[in-house]
Amino acid sequence: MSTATLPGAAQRLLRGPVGAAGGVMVVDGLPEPGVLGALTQEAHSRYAESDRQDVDVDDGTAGRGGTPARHLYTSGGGPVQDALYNAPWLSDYLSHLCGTRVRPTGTRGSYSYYVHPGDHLGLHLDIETCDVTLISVLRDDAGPDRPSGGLLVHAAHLGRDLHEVRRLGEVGLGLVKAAPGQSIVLLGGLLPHETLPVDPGGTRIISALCFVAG
Ligand SMILES: O=C(O)CCC(=O)C(=O)O
Ligand SMILES: [Fe+2]
Repeated sequence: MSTATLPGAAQRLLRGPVGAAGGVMVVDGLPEPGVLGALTQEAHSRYAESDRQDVDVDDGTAGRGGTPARHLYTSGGGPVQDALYNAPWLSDYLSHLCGTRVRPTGTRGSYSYYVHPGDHLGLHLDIETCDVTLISVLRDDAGPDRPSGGLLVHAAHLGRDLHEVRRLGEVGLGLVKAAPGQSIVLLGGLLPHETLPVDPGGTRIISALCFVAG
């Protein structure tokens, strides 16, 4: 599959600053300290109602969505995350970084909890409503120097499907680690990615927000 066949919004994303940087960028100071604290509190309080996701083997999907292998807990967001998600400045900021207009998909965001040793999220492309995914790290007990819970991006396969990634194997990988107070801006529908298994005691909690490109 050539990237020349991708739709216009995808082409614009690839040509924007995040696309030019390889499809992923770590930004500092987002969320700002007060919001980070409130989001972390909300994530902890939503954990009681989270769902366990246990999938040992993926369904072999080539494109976006599908059923990636995974072991983790997820929950819906809450009012603190909703306020961040719907803040016009956030869409403006991400639009600027991505080089094309993006907006919230309209649904709520979510929290993900990698808690047990080995919890991870396997290779995938994000669902159709997540052209741009904002992953804010709220907690990472493993710390910044360990691969535990890191985002592994298949940079050599930006704009390509997962069949190619599986066929060509582990080439052109990049490991992205962000700390609490930082966020990962990811072209989640274009850059194949996975979350590495967490170490024992390496609990990692993120806020995930999905944006569509116009
Ligand atoms: O854990 C992460 O950093 C990424 C999570 C992710 O890719 C997703 O939720 O789709
Ligand atoms: Fe993802």
